[in-house]
Amino acid sequence: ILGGRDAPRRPYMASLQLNGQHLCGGFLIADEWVLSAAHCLEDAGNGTFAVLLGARSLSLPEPHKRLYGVRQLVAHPGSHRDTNHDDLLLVQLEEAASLNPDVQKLAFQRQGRDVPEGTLCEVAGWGITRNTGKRPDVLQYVELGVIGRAKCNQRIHHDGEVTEKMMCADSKKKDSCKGDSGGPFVCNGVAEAVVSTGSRVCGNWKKPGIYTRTAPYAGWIDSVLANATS
Ligand SMILES: NCc1cccc(Nc2n[nH]c3ncnc(Nc4cccc(O)c4)c23)c1
Repeated sequence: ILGGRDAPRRPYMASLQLNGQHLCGGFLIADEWVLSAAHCLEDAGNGTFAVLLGARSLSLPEPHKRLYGVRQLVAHPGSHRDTNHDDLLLVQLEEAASLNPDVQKLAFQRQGRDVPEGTLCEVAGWGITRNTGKRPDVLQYVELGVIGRAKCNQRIHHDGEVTEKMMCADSKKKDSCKGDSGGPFVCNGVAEAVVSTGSRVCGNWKKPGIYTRTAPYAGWIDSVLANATS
């Protein structure tokens, strides 16, 4: 997160870790499921994934911090390494998370209407806080205004790349960045979208952040959760 600050408790936040290191954000949508971004699998090789819940600091001991093993990873079938389409990943935990004040589910938007332009939303994560690649220990958050799709698709911005299954937010100074992918884009207490890598650029007003909307994928999410065994 560029231009943010230490976050207050965000009990739905997950750190998707690879070989013990923070890789991507995510958020708890069911007792044993975290929603994240498919691009997070790109440089995984045959490393070991785990999900950290109940954390604000990645390093310090905290009352309800707990690392969960991963039972399965389900990338959306339409996701590809070289496009932003369908950039969603469902992560099944080895066991149901035990809920407490620091570990809670977050509802995601299921209705299709776009979030109105100008709405102030929030994104949190342990992604880099400077273009030099500085990584934070404490969860960061920032408030960002929604940019309408028509404006975001102008040539100077994302030139027609933003589909109706995506949305955009301001990126002038404050922005999501490397390591924030998969985290929730929260408007009025509901996850409206998931951080997508987009053009990888961070903090440049010409390249608004691109976020994968959850509503178009509610059916896919429900079907994966319904068909999985515990
Ligand atoms: N704001 C959009 C957004 C959301 C989520 C991730 C991303 N960026 C990235 N996702 N993956 C990446 N791998 C390498 N570099 C990356 N961005 C980067 C790194 C250093 C300086 C800088 O200005 C940008 C990214 C960008």
